[in-house]
Amino acid sequence: MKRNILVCGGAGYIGSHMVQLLLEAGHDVVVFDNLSSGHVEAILGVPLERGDLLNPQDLDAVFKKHKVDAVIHFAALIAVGESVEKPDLYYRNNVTGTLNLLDAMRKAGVDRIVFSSTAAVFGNPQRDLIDETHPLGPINPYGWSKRMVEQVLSDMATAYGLRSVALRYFNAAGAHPNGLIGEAHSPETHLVPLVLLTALGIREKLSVFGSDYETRDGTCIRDYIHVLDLASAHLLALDYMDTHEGAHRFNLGNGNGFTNLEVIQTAKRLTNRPIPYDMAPRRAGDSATLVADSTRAKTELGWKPKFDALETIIETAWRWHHEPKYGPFAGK
Ligand SMILES: NC(=O)c1ccc[n+]([C@@H]2O[C@H](COP(=O)([O-])OP(=O)(O)OC[C@H]3O[C@@H](n4cnc5c(N)ncnc54)[C@H](O)[C@@H]3O)[C@@H](O)[C@H]2O)c1
Ligand SMILES: O=c1ccn([C@@H]2O[C@H](COP(=O)(O)OP(=O)(O)O[C@H]3O[C@H](CO)[C@H](O)[C@H](O)[C@H]3O)[C@@H](O)[C@H]2O)c(=O)[nH]1
Repeated sequence: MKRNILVCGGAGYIGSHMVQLLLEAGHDVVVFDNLSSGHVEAILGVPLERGDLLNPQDLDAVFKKHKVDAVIHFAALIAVGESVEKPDLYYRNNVTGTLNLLDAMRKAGVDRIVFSSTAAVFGNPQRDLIDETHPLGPINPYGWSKRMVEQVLSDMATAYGLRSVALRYFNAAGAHPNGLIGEAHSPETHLVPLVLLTALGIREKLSVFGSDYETRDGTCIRDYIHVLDLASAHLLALDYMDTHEGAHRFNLGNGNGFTNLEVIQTAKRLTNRPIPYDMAPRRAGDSATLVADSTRAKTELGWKPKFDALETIIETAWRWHHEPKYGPFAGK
């Protein structure tokens, strides 16, 4: 079924891949973004409404101008470390901003939203694989901001009949295989792009944060998930809300954890370049291990990741970083 989708944060890394997939699936798309970290070049030819979640009038104007069947909401501040230093900034943008969006949706009679949540809602895990029954316990303001929005969505389902799907991504990485869009954060804080920027010599050296975690080599373990596999889960979530009332939550990862050193070794092999690194102190707010059990997304949504090997994820990211079309390193 063809839908009219408003993508908040659609000019960002994951949002721009979502926009591409929505267009390929035949949907009509409008992007709402303040371009604080997004790139207009990532959504060329797509209608962009430039505005801020913190300005309710910007949101009202979008819903007045466009017919919207459902919202996919990526817009947020995303750096765990920064959220520890500036919690107010994170709560305002991620929680107040989302409340403004939900108010505008309600005024406009739009009752469906897919929300970008995160593995950070779990904090320090109590089991090797994290499914949806795992207790919630964020350990940084970023994770708390997402946890709070998940609660708001549940309460608004009860109060107003809002339908929602919160997708908890583990570590998003990789890029569209066409090489035209990819991750272009500035500053970059994520491991995979930093490793590749080091392979390119754009960064002199990588610092590995923490070598004394209780893991097989002392460095943190993460579950990397390809950005297009994340996007495909959102398409399925739109269908799911047709037949399911209420607020739903799904964990999205590949179920395989890799240590930070294993990521560096894999990238070294694939790029055939040296990747110098040193061991540095732990970064505030990091969990030792975060690996998903995504059985529920597979059985209930029918989700089937296509780019699940770490090699494929890093290869597609490498294609992009080697020749980025926009962002801080384009043309360098
Ligand atoms: N990247 C990951 O590994 C990861 C993991 C888990 C969850 N997430 C979540 O996925 C979502 C997208 O992440 P991303 O990596 O694409 O981030 P991103 O920074 O590339 O994209 C976020 C987009 O939202 C926009 N934005 C931010 N605040 C806004 C505001 N107040 N008003 C309007 N637009 C605003 C930015 O300009 C940007 O285009 C975020 O909600 C993030 O928390 C990301
Ligand atoms: O220069 C660096 C950067 C990162 N790391 C390490 O690499 C691992 C992964 O870090 P990322 O910053 O790439 O990703 P996070 O796991 O911190 O966070 C990501 O996943 C989270 C969910 O767990 C959030 O959703 C968040 O938005 C998203 O950035 C961590 O152990 C981190 O300490 C380094 O060693 N050196």
